Amino acid sequence: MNRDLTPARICSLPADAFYIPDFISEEEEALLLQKVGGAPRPRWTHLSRRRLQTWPSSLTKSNTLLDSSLPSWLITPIIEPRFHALGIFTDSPHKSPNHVLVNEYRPGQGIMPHEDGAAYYPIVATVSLGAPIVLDIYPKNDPAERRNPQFRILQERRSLLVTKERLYSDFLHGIAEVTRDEDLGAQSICNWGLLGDPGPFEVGSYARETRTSLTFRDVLKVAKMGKTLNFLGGPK
Ligand SMILES: O=C(O)CCC(=O)C(=O)O
Ligand SMILES: [Fe+2]
Repeated sequence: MNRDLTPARICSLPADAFYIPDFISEEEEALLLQKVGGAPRPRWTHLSRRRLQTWPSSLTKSNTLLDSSLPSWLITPIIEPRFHALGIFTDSPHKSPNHVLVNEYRPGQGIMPHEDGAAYYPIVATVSLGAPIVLDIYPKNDPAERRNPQFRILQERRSLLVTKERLYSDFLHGIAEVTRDEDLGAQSICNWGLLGDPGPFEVGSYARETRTSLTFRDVLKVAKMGKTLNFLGGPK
């Protein structure tokens, strides 16, 4: 599987991660940002260091997704045809993502080192919009190391990053709360050789601008609406 992803493999990482620059066009990026920005205000959850949209809905307390489809702007062209053509979710239970978190980070914002946990099949496919950002990868069982990431992945705008398996389960990931990503270069950025255009980063730093991520996932537990209706005493 994932034959077509092979050239995109980030070889210096211990387990599977893939990086594809220019995964979407500038027009597609503009349309996606318009859709995210045009979502009704209550769609946003305001967190202290970023804001978040959850599509099609938040998971229940037992990490269950109430079955409903993603909006079409999150399906075409990213999932269908591109993810399917690359076979990204072929091994996951629903063969396709059923849940998308949209995170928006202004300069100085980020996300603490964390793992995405057992609600999802261990694959995350992230499309970056608006501006580049560095994703830090930390060893999971070594709190002393957490101030120094073990790996750093530079995500250009319009790129795709796929992280899976051991990178998903044995490491933490986070985004530093900084106004400028520093220490950029071939030595410190593990996907440097895969960047679409390293030019803007060759000076070694890059000022943050608002960056939005679409993270596509497959939630393992899905409650079918039919069953929910039965449970509520609705028609069988
Ligand atoms: O914005 C990103 O690229 C990472 C987001 C993330 O880690 C999450 O939502 O769990
Ligand atoms: Fe995460």
